[in-house]
Amino acid sequence: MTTPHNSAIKGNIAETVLLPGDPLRAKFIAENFLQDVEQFNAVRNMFGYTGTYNGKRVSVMGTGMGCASIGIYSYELIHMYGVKNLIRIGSCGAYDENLKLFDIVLAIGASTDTNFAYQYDLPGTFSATASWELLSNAKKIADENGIHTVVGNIVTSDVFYHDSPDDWKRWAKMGIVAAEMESYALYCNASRAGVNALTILTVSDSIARQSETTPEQREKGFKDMMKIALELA
Ligand SMILES: O=P(O)(O)O[C@H]1O[C@H](CO)[C@@H](O)[C@H]1O
Ligand SMILES: O=c1cc[nH]c(=O)[nH]1
Repeated sequence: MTTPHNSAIKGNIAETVLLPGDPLRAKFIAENFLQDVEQFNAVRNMFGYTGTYNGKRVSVMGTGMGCASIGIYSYELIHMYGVKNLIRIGSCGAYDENLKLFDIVLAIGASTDTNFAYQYDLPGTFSATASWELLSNAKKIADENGIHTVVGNIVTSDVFYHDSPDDWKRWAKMGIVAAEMESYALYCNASRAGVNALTILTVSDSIARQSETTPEQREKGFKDMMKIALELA
């Protein structure tokens, strides 16, 4: 069965999927790190590929930007394609001034300004958290490969260009280390379905330090993050 957004049929997609926001980052990973690659999706140019990494079957697919977009793709991967491990590999803006460009964050939790969890009609606020199994294994892989990582709480925002430029400082006061735009929805979908999710982020810019990487570096330059995710898969 295909979906309105994915032309794969069941079986085309591995149980573990790497999920960059940028579909061209997915293409780059497939072309440079996977063997025996088959493309399973190009609907809306949201490229998806399955191949092998060190003999393990793994898929990689773009999610687009924002909770609405990853909400659709991750829901379909879980419920229509049987995916069990969803590993987001994204870029983020650092709120913690100790984080430098290209540092890697393992998101133990995601706070949010989004309304994604309204659909569950909960009698309170949902704390979106990573799979402990994926998180602890990712940390171990990073340490064994000498890759510095920071485990921290992030914020998933609907907004990239904030009207109030200092809002980030209020999140930083709560210990939020970085911002991005998808993990809250990913963690919600995974928790609701009882599958595993983890977000790994590379610092693409620092709001605290006023520095940033180029678009090309964001597409192709985050190789340590890719290595952790591929080893984890
Ligand atoms: O690099 P990706 O994975 O797209 O992640 C970050 O980059 C985009 C904004 O530039 C948002 O999607 C944000 O979450
Ligand atoms: O500042 C940033 C950088 C990457 N992604 C975001 O959502 N925000």
